Amino acid sequence: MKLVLHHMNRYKRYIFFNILAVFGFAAAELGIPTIVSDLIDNGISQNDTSYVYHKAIILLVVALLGGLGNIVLAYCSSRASTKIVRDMRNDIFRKSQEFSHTEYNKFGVSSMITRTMNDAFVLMQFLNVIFRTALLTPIMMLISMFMVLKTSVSLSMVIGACIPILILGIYQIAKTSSPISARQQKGMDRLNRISRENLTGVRVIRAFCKDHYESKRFADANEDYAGNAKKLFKLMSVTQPAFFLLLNLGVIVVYVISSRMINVGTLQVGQLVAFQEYMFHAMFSMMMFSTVFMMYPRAAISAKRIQELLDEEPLIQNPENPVMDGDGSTSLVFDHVSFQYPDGEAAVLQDISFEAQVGDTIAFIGSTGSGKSTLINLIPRFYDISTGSIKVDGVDVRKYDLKALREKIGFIPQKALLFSGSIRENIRYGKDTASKNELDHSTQIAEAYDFIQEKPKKYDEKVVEGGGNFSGGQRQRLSISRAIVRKPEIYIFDDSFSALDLRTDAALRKNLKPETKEAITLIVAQRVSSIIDATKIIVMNEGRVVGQGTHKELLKTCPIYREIAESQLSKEELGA
Ligand SMILES: Nc1ncnc2c1ncn2[C@@H]1O[C@H](COP(=O)(O)OP(=O)(O)OP(=O)(O)O)[C@@H](O)[C@H]1O
Repeated sequence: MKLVLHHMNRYKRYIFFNILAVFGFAAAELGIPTIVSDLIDNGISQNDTSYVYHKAIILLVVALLGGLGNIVLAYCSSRASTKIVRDMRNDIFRKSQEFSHTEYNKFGVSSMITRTMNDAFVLMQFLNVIFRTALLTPIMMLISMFMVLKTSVSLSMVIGACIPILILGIYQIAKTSSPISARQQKGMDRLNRISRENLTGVRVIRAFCKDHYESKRFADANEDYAGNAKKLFKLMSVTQPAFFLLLNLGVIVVYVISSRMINVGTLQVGQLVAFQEYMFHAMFSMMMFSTVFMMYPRAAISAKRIQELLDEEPLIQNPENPVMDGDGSTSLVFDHVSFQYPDGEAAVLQDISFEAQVGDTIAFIGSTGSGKSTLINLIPRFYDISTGSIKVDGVDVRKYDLKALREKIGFIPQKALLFSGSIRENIRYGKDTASKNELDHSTQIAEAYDFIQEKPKKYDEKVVEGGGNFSGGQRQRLSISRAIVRKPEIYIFDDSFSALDLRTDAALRKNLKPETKEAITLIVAQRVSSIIDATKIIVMNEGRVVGQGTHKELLKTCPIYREIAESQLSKEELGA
């Protein structure tokens, strides 16, 4: 409710016309039976042709006004519901951009997609029905009941008997459908997750011949979803015929009673026609209202899921008085940093301290899971540290304006990610205004220039979703170009050379040297040959620094480093 009201505020105009249309439509629909009754009893029965014509014209005008009201009502309802849900989707998207990795892990990407698309769609359908019926049906119901009573109190008893049955039915349906709807929406999350994993992991699935396993996994989830949908459909399919049966039974009873009343002269034919019309309106409005009740549980669950996303406070927030720049230096200091993932059980990093100044290349090496990626993720504040401090240019990263901090950093993640679009758009992701010269320069340094020039459309060559039309090494080089073009103060390469052949790796590192003279370069690497020239190599093991120094120093002082180096380098290289 809060969610809808908040978003409805912006569309008061549609709501206003919606209300006007409701009153216009209701007045017309409820006026028609009285005019018809009058036309029959005082026109047709009295053989008064001019009276019949006169009432027929009034009937036509009222029917046209009713039709117009209905059109305006449909127009305003659909405009308001689609616009409100469009805004909600935009808000969810904006909110999800503020989320830190923690919130992404908490909700799961698939569930976030289901909430943005599926739940929003459910809500849109519900709002459309609400705008059309929420005001109209009670008005129609109350006035119809009043007119029914006015026409004949004894005939009204028939409707009076039907109402408790209807209310009980509506309540029971809402109660039964609510938990099924909740299970269905969760089922949609699961279906989305499995689809997503299948589409992104199609090569692994084929390579491991797991097609059948995955098909079964999907079929089970699909069956579960379909099972819940079937239950809901069954409920709906029984409901409508039951309501119509009740309505028709009422009509039969009315006919039986009214025939006697007409015989004894206590009821006229025109009054009976009007009574029937009003009774139909009353019962039909009640049925429409019951549709709202049946849709409500599912819409409420969808709204709750959307609200959960919108209410989530990102763990990483901009400080109240953010610092926009550092002390003018280019430096990075880790001071006794420890870190535990919000959902983790133990500290992943413990007591990490090191410093880097302008021109330095700091390399991180160590066994898998030793915390290298975690460590570098703390610099752009993807996560906040548990204890200690990280300073960039003399200022604690938690004091910076997030955008200002992240603009200082050129981050090249472990998995090179490209966006659908063109090569140019992908590189300009690093700097919107990058000129042709800047594009050429960054791609030359990243050893991407040659393969781009070989493409028929060069920088305008299309990049498909996930960069699937480029090789792993090409994707890495494009994502390196993207970071270089923004000329950051701190380069972070998270194992970003792993897909490059040794020649390209060496050439790229050589190109980077002059480019990063005025910056700090952090490299997470598995290959010792990639970091042999680093100013400082930090050796990590189980979340701790177990050695710091140059390649030569570490060979002498750090057994773990020596072991890694010996497993990768020849005796000559080790001796060099
Ligand atoms: N989001 C997360 N939540 C909880 N624990 C995590 C999360 N990400 C990583 N970890 C854990 O943190 C530890 C360090 O992981 P990290 O990815 O930093 O290691 P790494 O040294 O970069 O490994 P690799 O060389 O394999 O990339 C691992 O034990 C891992 O299981």
